[in-house]
Amino acid sequence: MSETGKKKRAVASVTDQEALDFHAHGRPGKLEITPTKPMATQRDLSLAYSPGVAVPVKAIAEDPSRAYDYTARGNMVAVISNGTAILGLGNLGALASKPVMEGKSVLFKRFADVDSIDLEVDTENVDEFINCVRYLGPSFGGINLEDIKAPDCFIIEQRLRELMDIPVFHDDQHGTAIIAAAGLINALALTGRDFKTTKLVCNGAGAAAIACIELIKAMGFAPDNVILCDTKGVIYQGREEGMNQWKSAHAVDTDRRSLKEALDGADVFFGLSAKGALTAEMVKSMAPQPIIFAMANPDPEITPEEVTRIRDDAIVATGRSDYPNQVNNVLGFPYIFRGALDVRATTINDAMKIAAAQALANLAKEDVPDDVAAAYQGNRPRFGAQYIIPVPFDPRLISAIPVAVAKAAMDSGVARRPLLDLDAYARELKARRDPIASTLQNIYARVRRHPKRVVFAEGEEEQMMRAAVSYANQQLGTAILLGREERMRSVAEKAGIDLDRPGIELLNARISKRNDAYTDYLYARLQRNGYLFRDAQRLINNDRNHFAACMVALGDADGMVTGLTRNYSTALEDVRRCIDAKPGHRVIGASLALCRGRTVLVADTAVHDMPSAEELADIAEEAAGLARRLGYEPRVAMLAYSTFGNPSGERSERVREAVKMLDKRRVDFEYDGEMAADVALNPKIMEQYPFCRLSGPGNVLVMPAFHSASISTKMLQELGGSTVIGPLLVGLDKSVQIVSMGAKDSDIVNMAALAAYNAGV
Ligand SMILES: NC(=O)C1=CN([C@@H]2O[C@H](COP(=O)(O)OP(=O)(O)OC[C@H]3O[C@@H](n4cnc5c(N)ncnc54)[C@H](OP(=O)(O)O)[C@@H]3O)[C@@H](O)[C@H]2O)C=CC1
Ligand SMILES: CC(=O)C(=O)O
Ligand SMILES: [Mg+2]
Repeated sequence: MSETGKKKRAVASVTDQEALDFHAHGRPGKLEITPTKPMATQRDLSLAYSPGVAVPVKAIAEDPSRAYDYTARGNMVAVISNGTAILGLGNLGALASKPVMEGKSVLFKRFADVDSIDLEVDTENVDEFINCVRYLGPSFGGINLEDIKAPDCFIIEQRLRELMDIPVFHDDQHGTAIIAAAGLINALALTGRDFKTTKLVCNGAGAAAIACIELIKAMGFAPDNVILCDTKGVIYQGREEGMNQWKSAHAVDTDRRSLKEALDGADVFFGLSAKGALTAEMVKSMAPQPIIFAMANPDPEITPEEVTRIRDDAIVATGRSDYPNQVNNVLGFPYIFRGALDVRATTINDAMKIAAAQALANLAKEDVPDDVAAAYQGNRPRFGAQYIIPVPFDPRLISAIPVAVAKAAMDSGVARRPLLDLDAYARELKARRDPIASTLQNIYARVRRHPKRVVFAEGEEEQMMRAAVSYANQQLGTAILLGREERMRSVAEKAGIDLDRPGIELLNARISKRNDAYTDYLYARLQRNGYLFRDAQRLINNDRNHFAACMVALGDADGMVTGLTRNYSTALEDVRRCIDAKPGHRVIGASLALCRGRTVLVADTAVHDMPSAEELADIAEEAAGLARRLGYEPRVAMLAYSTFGNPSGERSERVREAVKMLDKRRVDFEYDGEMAADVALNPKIMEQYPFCRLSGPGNVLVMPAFHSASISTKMLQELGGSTVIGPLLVGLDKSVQIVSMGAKDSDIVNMAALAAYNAGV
């Protein structure tokens, strides 16, 4: 098992400042509520509110199950905490738990399309807490309890399960247990152990720990082979100090008293306690090929690097996303609730938990297909010590886990709405997958595999520095900040940014040794366009866009990002003085609009003001090429205000002409037009044109002119709630991206990653 010797972080961690900025940026926090129905007219109001709303009210009063048809209840889960055991940070109170609870709600949505709201209940009194939650049942399809300390959590969950007819699931208990069990199934298989004879020591005897050992005992572990420890040491029969009934149920007849003694010769360590609880000496004393799940968050009981320093035969997992083998309940709760909600389960029972664990364990043994490899930083992991469990971004989870959970719910008789066709259900689940993250995830993953040197031309700007640090931190390559070092350091110091870290280079254009080479290069390009040698010299010495673009042109950097302080067209002119279009290509701008449930590429959003028919055909070709590079099979809709000749007009004529040119060029992608945007995007409307050659809604929208491209993408962003990335510069011979003025650091990092991606990965 020597591959464990190579154990390293998959992705570098974030800084404290980045974490705070992330949460504070824009609308503070991580959640907002979006209506699903229009509320624009008097009629809408009459339907949504009084008098129309009375009709579903009466229907639900007559038949409560209609609430699933007429309200958001069926897809809504509450994440509820009192903050008494926030991660491994301890009791920091209800309010302080809110970032975690908002985070869990977002994960519900992001991973399984479950709507969720966080509720922080400000009491440590068990009865008050139960009383508060029990009456909330009508609002939700399920209750996810979170970060409530043991033993209170056991009483709370048990009572609420009795009182409520919807699933009540304490995630720290069962979510953790399911994921740990899945990892354990695979780690045991890899080390040739079986459930019945394996000896396991669990440090921590709280919510997560008790649930974990209950589940693995239900799966076949012998009670005598499981030793539980807490802050007072081994939980042995007859111990009195610090005990409760849940610990007593797992007390063993042993003369071992400390964690150190318990671990001597043990096969498996489960850590659900606190940072640093497992020492080198303890790891050394474990059996050959030990299995170590150090699951405390945010810092594990021991780090994988520390284990590797001691022995190279261990299988190690942690609760963190920045190491291989993340055993974290995020792999479970979104999908378990998805399955439970879809069959309107009354509860989440053991059969459903075991089915989820088994499905998760099986997934890790399957081959990783191409479209899934991106979730693994572009690697294609093979079942083994470094890959015992899928990662949270694995797109197969959304169809694998809920199906297993729903089936177990039906088989065990707790489903109120059985699903008859599980294959159809699996297809439906796949369609819930949010394409947004996978697009970017794919780009980031590929760049990580082939890190690139990207020059951040406006290096003295705080956002550029933050973006550069994030670029380096995410192991995308080297970020070169261009500017006066003294100035950069002073800005960085004021902003609390640490520039002295691996992956960051500071470069002062004025004193660079490459100025002469860049000046010669630029002069050779511009001398017949009215520029004197000293003009070229001035541009290189004084203008960072020209300097940075020449760095890229002459191979001193792979890509460049600029635009924060200069408008797009000026920055583009600067760059074009130094870099040409790729031979046979046309430079265009394309924006990626990430909307609810779909991603579209809009072009040309940057370069051609009033494109001719030929230019429109070129734009279609460039945009289709970009779509393919981003992993989409292009369906290019050539947009206009008219559809297939109606109404006619000069602008639409050009678009029709462009389509004819594409016909002549025999391009290898789907295209058609001219058509209006609703025809391109709405399959029902497209059906009215049965001759249309697009096999589905357009995903590349070629606009008739710059103004319509620019206006529509900005409206999508401002009114449609879309995330718009770009315009991305396409067709340049070297990789340059221009951000919009005043862009946020996160936008700049995305563009830097895209510059790196386009540089060839
Ligand atoms: N990876 C994952 O998905 C998850 C990880 N966790 C992590 O597990 C840990 C416990 O969480 P949870 O069960 O919710 O919390 P609880 O408060 O319910 O339980 C904490 C338990 O840990 C014990 N403990 C604390 N410090 C030590 C120590 N140094 N040595 C031995 N035992 C110790 C406590 O002992 P005592 O009873 O004596 O006080 C208690 O039994 C946290 O770090 C949390 O982040 C939790 C859920 C999910
Ligand atoms: C992951 C989690 O829920 C915890 O650490 O509490
Ligand atoms: Mg938790």
